[in-house]
Amino acid sequence: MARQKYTREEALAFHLEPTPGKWEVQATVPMTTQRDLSLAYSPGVAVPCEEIAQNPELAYDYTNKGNLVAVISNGTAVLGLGNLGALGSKPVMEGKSVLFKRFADVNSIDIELDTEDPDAFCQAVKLMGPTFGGINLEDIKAPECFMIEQRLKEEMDIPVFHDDQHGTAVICAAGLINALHISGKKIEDVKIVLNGAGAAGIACIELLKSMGARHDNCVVCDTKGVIYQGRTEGMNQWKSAHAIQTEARSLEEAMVDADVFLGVSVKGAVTEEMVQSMADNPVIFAMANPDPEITPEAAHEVRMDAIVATGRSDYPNQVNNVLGFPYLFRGALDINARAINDEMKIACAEALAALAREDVPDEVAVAYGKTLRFGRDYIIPTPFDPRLIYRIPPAVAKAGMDTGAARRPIVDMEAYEVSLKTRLDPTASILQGINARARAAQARMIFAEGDDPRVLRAAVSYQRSGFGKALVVGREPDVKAKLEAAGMADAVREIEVVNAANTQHLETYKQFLYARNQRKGMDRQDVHRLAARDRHVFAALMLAHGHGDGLVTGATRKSAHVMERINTVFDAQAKQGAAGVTALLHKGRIVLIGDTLVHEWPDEHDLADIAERAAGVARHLGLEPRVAFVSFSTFGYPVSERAEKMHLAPDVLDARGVNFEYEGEMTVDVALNPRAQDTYPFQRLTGPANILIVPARHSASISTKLMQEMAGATVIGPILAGVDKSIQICSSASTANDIMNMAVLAACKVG
Ligand SMILES: NC(=O)C1=CN([C@@H]2O[C@H](COP(=O)(O)OP(=O)(O)OC[C@H]3O[C@@H](n4cnc5c(N)ncnc54)[C@H](OP(=O)(O)O)[C@@H]3O)[C@@H](O)[C@H]2O)C=CC1
Ligand SMILES: CC(=O)C(=O)O
Ligand SMILES: [Mg+2]
Repeated sequence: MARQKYTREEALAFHLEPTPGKWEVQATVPMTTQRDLSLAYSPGVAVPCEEIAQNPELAYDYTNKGNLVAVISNGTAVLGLGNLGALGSKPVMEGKSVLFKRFADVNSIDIELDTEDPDAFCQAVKLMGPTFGGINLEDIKAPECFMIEQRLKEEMDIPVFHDDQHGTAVICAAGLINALHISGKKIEDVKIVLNGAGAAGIACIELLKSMGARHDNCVVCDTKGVIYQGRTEGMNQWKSAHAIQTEARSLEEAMVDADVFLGVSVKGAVTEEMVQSMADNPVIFAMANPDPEITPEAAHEVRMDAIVATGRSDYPNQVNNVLGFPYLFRGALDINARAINDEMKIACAEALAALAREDVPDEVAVAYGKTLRFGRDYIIPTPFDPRLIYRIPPAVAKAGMDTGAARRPIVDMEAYEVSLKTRLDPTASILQGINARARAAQARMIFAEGDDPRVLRAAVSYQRSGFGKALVVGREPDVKAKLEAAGMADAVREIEVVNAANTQHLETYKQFLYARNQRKGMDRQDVHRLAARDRHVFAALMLAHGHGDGLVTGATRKSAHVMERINTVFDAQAKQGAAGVTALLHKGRIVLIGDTLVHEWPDEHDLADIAERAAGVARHLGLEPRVAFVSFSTFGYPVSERAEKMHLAPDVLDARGVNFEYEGEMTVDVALNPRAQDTYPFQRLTGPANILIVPARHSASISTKLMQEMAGATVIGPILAGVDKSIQICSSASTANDIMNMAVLAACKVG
């Protein structure tokens, strides 16, 4: 699997844009009128305050406590980077917060406490207890983390969970159950070597021992080497509990004949020689972040029979607590749990292990751009597996209910699973799928406007993100200067700069262009000028001749101008069946609108064409198309000449016998709102429409831009559909990121 490359600049830009950091707060109630204010704030707010003061359990009903988790750190063990201090840990904690939201719809706030004193730390966290439904402790070094967690668990009545200990242990256990299954070994028999006796290490070995690993078979090492009975240097009570009688003193000696290596220490702690000395079918979990104890390549270099996992997302087998904490807390919050106990953790590990052994659904394969099957390279579910949200929390919740941790047990488990499915934002998985497909396609992408810094940044990101080769149309000195100005001087050597002066195909391009346009008023002079000097035409000619697989342009000129130029090379006009489709993503919904680019005033036949194009785009995005022809009237009322063509378009599709749902004409609320649809029981859509075909270009533009400006919807497109080559036209307001998204769409030939 390709390593994802990114530069320090890109990592910083990701955190800087569009606003500093990674999350913000949004209101869930209307806050518009005087009445809203009176209810949300004084005086209305007094009512729930009084109710809660009388019965604290009601905080789960009248406040956000029940779905709010604090991610709290003092920054003393930030990933494997060491003590970076409270503030230095904030990006990781903000990251954990957004992972909570993204994967399990848990609201989360990061809190960085500026103290290394366990007493002060505990005092601060304890005082915050009423605010939260749970506390996720993060990146606090051992041994203080053990004392802190123990004390807070005793003193607080909500789950307190140190993720680096138990999150890691749970995932490690899940992965190990499956890795041993594959290597045909039993946990009772295996020799386990653990490197790193801190937060993660101690918790991992304790959980494995509770699952059957034998004390005498487990060798634990730290910076001083093996923890043996009688050792005094660098010890504490948590390490002592795992000291064994052994002659081995170094990690190197311990590794001889080991069946399992678990690394939660630092980058590069394991050598190829150590791996070489392990037993048959060795299991190597090199979990240090951001860089593992040994890379999978290096381990496989010496041992092809090794089953290797790391904590990173860019290798197979990601053993990382991201697979645990979102779902453990989801399950715990949904029973208003008092704690996350061992039974809940083991239930989580077993559910994860079982899930990895099941058939992987197509949607996961789409998201990863490849088929996954239980085996050496797939021992643990992938973080983007959409089944996690409805398979893991029920197992955790049930274990919590069985062991008395639940304040409010779930009565209907089936209904609970259904409700979990609706928690994930479907638009996220659609975007994820497009990215994975683009990565698999490895398309050579032509970026026509190499004189624009946004386009250059997009081209560099496209290539560095591993999507394929970026071909930039421009003049080399100019591209170089602009990349240097953007702080990306070294990218000049990576991307390919193409222009009329450095191609050997100019003559072929000109002949092609002349043949197409000689009867449309172009002479050889015009053709030369266009082919050699117009970047849109030159780029389109490259694409037409297979000198690139997709084309992105339009960021520097109006789309009408760009379309005109593209049409000198391709048949991308209304009469040839081309159409523009824009995707609107908002509040977990995706709706396509057409035609946003090509037809200005379509008739009913054109509208039917647009619907067919849009249905094709929807299927490319993984959506089952449901088309609504929208207007200001619904099924003939009010009667209007203006709505006539919208009324007739479904008849045209009837005659064509297309294989998707469509209906009309109707207003937008009837199209999108199932309750409004109920008023028309004869209508044929089986659910809310996900494609709106609008009467004309002006209504398309007005509706998409209104959604963008007023609602803050994410707009993708217009996607140019119905042209036999993959061309995407950006808008002139595009950011580098928008342009890169259009390149990704072009790469997976959406349209
Ligand atoms: N994949 C995942 O999900 C997770 C990975 N981790 C990773 O595990 C590592 C440790 O994290 P955490 O437990 O929170 O940190 P701690 O600071 O609590 O513990 C670190 C431990 O590693 C030991 N150690 C450090 N360097 C070496 C070395 N060269 N050889 C042997 N032992 C060494 C330390 O030894 P000593 O006691 O002698 O100082 C200590 O026992 C980090 O890299 C972190 O990113 C952590 C959590 C989750
Ligand atoms: C993954 C994680 O929590 C860590 O590396 O610290
Ligand atoms: Mg951590």
